[in-house]
Amino acid sequence: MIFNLSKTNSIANVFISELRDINIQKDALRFRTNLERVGAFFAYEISKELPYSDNETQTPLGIANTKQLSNQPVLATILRAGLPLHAGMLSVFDKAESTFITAYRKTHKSGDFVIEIEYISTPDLTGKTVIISDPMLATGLSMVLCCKELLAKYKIKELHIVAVIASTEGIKHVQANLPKAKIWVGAIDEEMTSKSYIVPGLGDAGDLAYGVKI
Ligand SMILES: O=P(O)(O)OC[C@H]1O[C@H](OP(=O)(O)OP(=O)(O)O)[C@H](O)[C@@H]1O
Ligand SMILES: O=c1cc[nH]c(=O)[nH]1
Ligand SMILES: [Mg+2]
Repeated sequence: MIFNLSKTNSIANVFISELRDINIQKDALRFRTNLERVGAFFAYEISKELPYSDNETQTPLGIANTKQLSNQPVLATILRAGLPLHAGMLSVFDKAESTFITAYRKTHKSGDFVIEIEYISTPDLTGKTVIISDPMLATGLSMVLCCKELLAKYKIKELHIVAVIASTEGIKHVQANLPKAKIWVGAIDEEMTSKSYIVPGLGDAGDLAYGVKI
């Protein structure tokens, strides 16, 4: 299953256009805030797929029939660029626990790169709905490696993958390796550069949010 925000007209697409805009990107605070806002929209869309139980809530004037999430999801993200997206999702799923993973592209002199995972900090994910977010799904190598690490350690009940901008290749890589995962994207771009940057994409999300990495 792929859900694509850009298929429906909404303000979310305006925030994504700002994330892509080379002039608006100069404002790193706005870049991070737009990632947070898009994260909140993804959380809202995903919330429609989760199970709820009936509840009764005491108001000052009586008892209202209300709904509660049956289970809290766990929100996972990939550092660095995932942090603002995760913060936005956490503002909606505000009782969720979090998983943090460091994954980065280690580039060789030849220009080839491998994905390195150095650190995973997580609660127990057994039986949990896990929502993992990262702004960019380029080759899909980082996302698939991170998910496989988590799936190897825990029997996860349901996996949702969130990316603001995905490449067609990245989506195919995820579908081939994680066929049961539900994929949520803001937009899908067809091309990538020879260094596996999405075109038109938005550039380097981590650098735009937090400064150019040396
Ligand atoms: O789909 P892939 O080809 O694996 O590329 C996507 C990854 O690249 C970016 O992170 P990056 O490695 O630039 O690290 P950063 O977040 O520290 O900038 C992005 O946030 C993803 O994690
Ligand atoms: O286009 C891309 C690819 C990887 N990482 C990014 O930040 N952007
Ligand atoms: Mg990254």
